Amino acid sequence: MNTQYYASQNGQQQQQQGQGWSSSYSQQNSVPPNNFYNGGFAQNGSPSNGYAIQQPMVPSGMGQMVAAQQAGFIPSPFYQSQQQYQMSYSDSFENFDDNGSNGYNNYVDSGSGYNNKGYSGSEMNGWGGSGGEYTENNLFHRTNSGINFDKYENIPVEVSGDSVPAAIDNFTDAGFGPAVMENVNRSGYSKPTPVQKHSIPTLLANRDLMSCAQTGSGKTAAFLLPIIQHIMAGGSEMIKPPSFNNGRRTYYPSALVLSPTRELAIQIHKEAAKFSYKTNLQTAILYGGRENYRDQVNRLRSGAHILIATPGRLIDIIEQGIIGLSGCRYLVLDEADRMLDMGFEPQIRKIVGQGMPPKTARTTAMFSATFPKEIQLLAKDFLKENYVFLAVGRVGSTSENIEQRLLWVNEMEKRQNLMEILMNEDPNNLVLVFVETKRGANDLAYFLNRQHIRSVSIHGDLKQIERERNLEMFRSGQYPILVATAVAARGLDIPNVRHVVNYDLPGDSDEYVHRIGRTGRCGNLGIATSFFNDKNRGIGRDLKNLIVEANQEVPDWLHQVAAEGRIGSGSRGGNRRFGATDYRRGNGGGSFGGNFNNYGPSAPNSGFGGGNAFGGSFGGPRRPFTNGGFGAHSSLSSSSNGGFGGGQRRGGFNNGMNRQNGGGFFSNNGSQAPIDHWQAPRA
Ligand SMILES: Nc1ncnc2c1ncn2[C@@H]1O[C@H](COP(=O)(O)OP(=O)(O)OP(=O)(O)O)[C@@H](O)[C@H]1O
Repeated sequence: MNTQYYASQNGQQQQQQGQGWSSSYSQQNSVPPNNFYNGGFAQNGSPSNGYAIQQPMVPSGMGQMVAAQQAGFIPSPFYQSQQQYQMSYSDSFENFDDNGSNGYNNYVDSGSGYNNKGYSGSEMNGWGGSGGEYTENNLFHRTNSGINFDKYENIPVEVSGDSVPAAIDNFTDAGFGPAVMENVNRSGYSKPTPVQKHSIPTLLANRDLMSCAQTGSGKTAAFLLPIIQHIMAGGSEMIKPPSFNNGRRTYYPSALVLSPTRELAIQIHKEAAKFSYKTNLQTAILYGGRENYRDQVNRLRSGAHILIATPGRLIDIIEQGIIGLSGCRYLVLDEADRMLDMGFEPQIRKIVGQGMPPKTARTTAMFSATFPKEIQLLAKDFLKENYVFLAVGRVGSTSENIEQRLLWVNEMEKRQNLMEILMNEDPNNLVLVFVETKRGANDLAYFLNRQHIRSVSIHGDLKQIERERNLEMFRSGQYPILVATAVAARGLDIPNVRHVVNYDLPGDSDEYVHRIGRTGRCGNLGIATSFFNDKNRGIGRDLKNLIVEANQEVPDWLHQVAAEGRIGSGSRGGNRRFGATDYRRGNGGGSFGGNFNNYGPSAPNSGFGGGNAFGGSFGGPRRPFTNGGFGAHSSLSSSSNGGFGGGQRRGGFNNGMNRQNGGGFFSNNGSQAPIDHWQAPRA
């Protein structure tokens, strides 16, 4: 048994009672330092019990209840009454980004002790220009790629659009200036990943782009490098100088990158600083959280050629006249499907409508690993008509570097199963555990610490400083377990995460793809274990398809669950997965045949014609997603091999597949749902 996760104050072996575990834990005496936290919770537990670290993780108002429950080993509220369960609240759709509506509009710190003290994020010493605040060491300190990096070459690539710029094979072919090229080298990137090979020349040619590639395959550099190159090469032409209005200075970034979460914004900002290191280019960041408001605004004063922001805070700053978007030549939506779903779409429209050059006068790029068809359709509003669509692998597929394990685990057995997983985990690995609710995250982290497993949590109810510190303590390995809500599902790149546990599965298979994508990044291998039970039947079929597609073993019970015919993962219906390609290809799957570039000898070339099977029966311009989608899926899925091509299984999928559309969308009756029905309802 590995014991490094365990920590105790007294050095004695302990045996847990009342939970059915009898493991003995060796002691590491590494109780977390209390001074990471800002106190105020001492009444909730005895400081001498060694768990003081837990208390600040409990949101105010819940501390006493949770502490009492934990201290007495009362089961968590999660397992108690329905009423209590409902008191917990999902992190899925809120608190990703504090915005004006949360009361932070005009917040100026008044003694919280956080701001103006130089604290500015876990890894960073500030948000200022790219050169000033970072050192070469903390920007370029790790080698990223794993043993499967070269296998990216074998992933088939679909590119569509008019006169698509030719892909590059090497970074040296991109025409980067010496400073950018040097930063590529400093980063240890010896060759571009497929998404970079195509996206970089496309954006360098100022073409709009919708770019879809698996998690961890290098999308960030794919948009940052060409933007930095453009701004550097364009010089003052590219930069609108600040203006004075009513005594206030307004700054005009040349490029805007929008991120759905604060931590992802921080990460992208650091990447931007990395690639613009030792240049005059200034990067800036704006994201929610009251403690960092003034600091962020102050740092804008040194200029902001590239601004990375979360939408709510950006709107707030725009409304105050501190930022103007009329100089913005580049707009990037990272995690674009999330940015355009119902939670963020109004904010994105507002931002784009606030003086930003029209789409014909800017370059717009969208990146994600998943891109449901309904969101692709929405995305059109922001893209020039002749945008380039790029898909590396099937859109929405999981990385084959991730070993996906599914366990049937009833609610009451989840903790025990998690303990078993953690006990068998290599102590040098980081483990990311996803739960559904903020309270669930608190409870589980608290529980694990009581079991002497060093854990921290991250969710939308923590103060921003706690979020960042907890994330950093996880990243550094000091606390090797992070219990997270969906706030950590997308984009985060933490090198040593070797295991993701879906303690609570999400209701949406795209969310699953992003969550497990926190491991198995950049050619490294990872494991994703998901606890499945009756509550998750809705996602069963989608999960089965993802696992089959990744050539992995499907448990017998999952075959059964999938066959039961409960369709669709919570939000958008299961069938959307099979429309996951460029929706503009609406005239029969056959058109796919000639449009894939095969980067490797082992890529399944023959598969790409698979859509032909559907060409006849689904053709027609008014059903834009249907045919291409099936074609792409059947071709890329190594296991389906024609199984979708009109045989019995296909028939099963087609009939009544789409709940929202009354079965019309993919159904054989040919009816077409109105576009506004494709808006995904929130789970
Ligand atoms: N060409 C390259 N060579 C080596 N490492 C690379 C290269 N490109 C990117 N990386 C590294 O790969 C890791 C994953 O990259 P990145 O975070 O951009 O992935 P992503 O595709 O945006 O993932 P996600 O979908 O989860 O957001 C990072 O650590 C990055 O530094």
